[in-house]
Amino acid sequence: MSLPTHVRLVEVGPRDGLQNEAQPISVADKVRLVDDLSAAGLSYIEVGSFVSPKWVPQMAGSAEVFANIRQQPGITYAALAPNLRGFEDALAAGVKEVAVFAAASEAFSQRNINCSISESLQRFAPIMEAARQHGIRVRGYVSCVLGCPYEGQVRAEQVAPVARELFDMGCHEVSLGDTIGTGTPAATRRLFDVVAAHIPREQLAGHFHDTYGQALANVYASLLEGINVFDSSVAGLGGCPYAKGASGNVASEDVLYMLQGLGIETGIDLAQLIAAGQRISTVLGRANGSRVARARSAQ
Ligand SMILES: CC(C)(COP(=O)([O-])OP(=O)([O-])OC[C@H]1O[C@@H](n2cnc3c(N)ncnc32)[C@H](O)[C@@H]1OP(=O)([O-])[O-])[C@@H](O)C(=O)NCCC(=O)NCCSC(=O)C[C@@](C)(O)CC(=O)[O-]
Repeated sequence: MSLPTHVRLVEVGPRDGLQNEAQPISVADKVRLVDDLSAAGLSYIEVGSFVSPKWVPQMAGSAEVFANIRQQPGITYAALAPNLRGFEDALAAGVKEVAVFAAASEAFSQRNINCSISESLQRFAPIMEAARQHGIRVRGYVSCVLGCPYEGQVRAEQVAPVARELFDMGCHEVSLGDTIGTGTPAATRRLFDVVAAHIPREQLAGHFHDTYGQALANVYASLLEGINVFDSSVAGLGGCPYAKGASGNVASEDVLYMLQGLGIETGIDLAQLIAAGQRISTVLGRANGSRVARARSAQ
C-alpha cells in the first residue's frame, strides 16, 4: 500500500495530555495552549472532557475553557463525553463534536468508566441519538487495543467487534488506542489489518502512547496499512489516570517531523507547534517530551 499524501493530526494534548496532571493548571493556561495549537495549523483539537470531576479533577474546567478559546473557522474543537450527562454539558458549552470512549478489555472498562464494555456501548446509544438530533458529530475511541494494564495482551479479534459496534452506532471515525504503549509495529499492522475487515481504513485512526518507545514506529507501521489520521500530543504530554505508568502520547512535533520527511502534507507549522509545546512545558515545569522540540531548542 502506498503512503498517503495527506495526514490529519488530532491534537489531544489539552485533554489526554493534561488530564493526568496532579498540579493545578489554570483555565488561562489551557486556553492559551488551545489558541497556540490553533495558530500552529492543527485542524482538530481535543480541548477537554465532560466527565465526572471526582474521576478526573483536571478536566473540571472544560466548559470554561470552551467559553474562552478563540475558535477559528475550519478547526474542530472536540471534547470527551462518557454518558448523556456529559454530552448535555458539552452541548451547553457549545461543543460541536464529542468523543465516546470504550475499551477492548473488560478490566480497563471497569476501572476507567465503572461499567462493562457492553454497558458502556448501551450508555453511548442515547448520546448517539441526541447527537443526531443536534447535528453533532461523534468520534469513537477503543482503549487497550494492543495491551491492557490489568489483563495483559489484547488480541486484535477482541478489538474489532468493539470498534465495529462504535462505527455501526454512527461514530464517523474510530481511534484505536495503545493506552499503555506496549504495541510494536508488527502487532500494529496486524491490528489494522484485522479491524479494517470491519471498518473502512479511511475511518480508522491510530492513537499511540510512547511508554515503550514504539509510538513513532507504530505510526509509520499504520501509514503502511493505509491509516491517515493520528492522535498525538504536543510536547508528548500525557498519560492515562487509569493506566499506571502509562507515559504520554506520541509527541505531535515528532510525528510532524517524520511526516514532513516523508513528504506528507498536514497543514501544520512545525516552528509554531514547537513554540506551543515549549510554552506549556514551561507552565508545567517539566522537560519537553518531544525529541524534535528538544533538538531544535538546543540549536
Ligand atoms: C463515566 C463515569 C461518570 C461513571 O462514574 P459512576 O460513578 O459510575 O457514575 P454515576 O452515574 O454513578 O455518577 C456518580 C457521580 O458522578 C456524577 N457524574 C456522572 N456523570 C458525570 C459527567 N459526565 N460529568 C460530571 N459529573 C458526572 C454524578 O452526578 C454523580 O455525582 P454525585 O451524585 O456523586 O455528586 C466516570 O467513570 C467517569 O467520569 N469516568 C471518566 C474516566 C476518564 O475520563 N478517563 C480518561 C479518559 S479515557 C482515556 O484517556 C483513553 C483515551 C481516550 O485517551 C484513549 C487511550 O489512550 O486508550
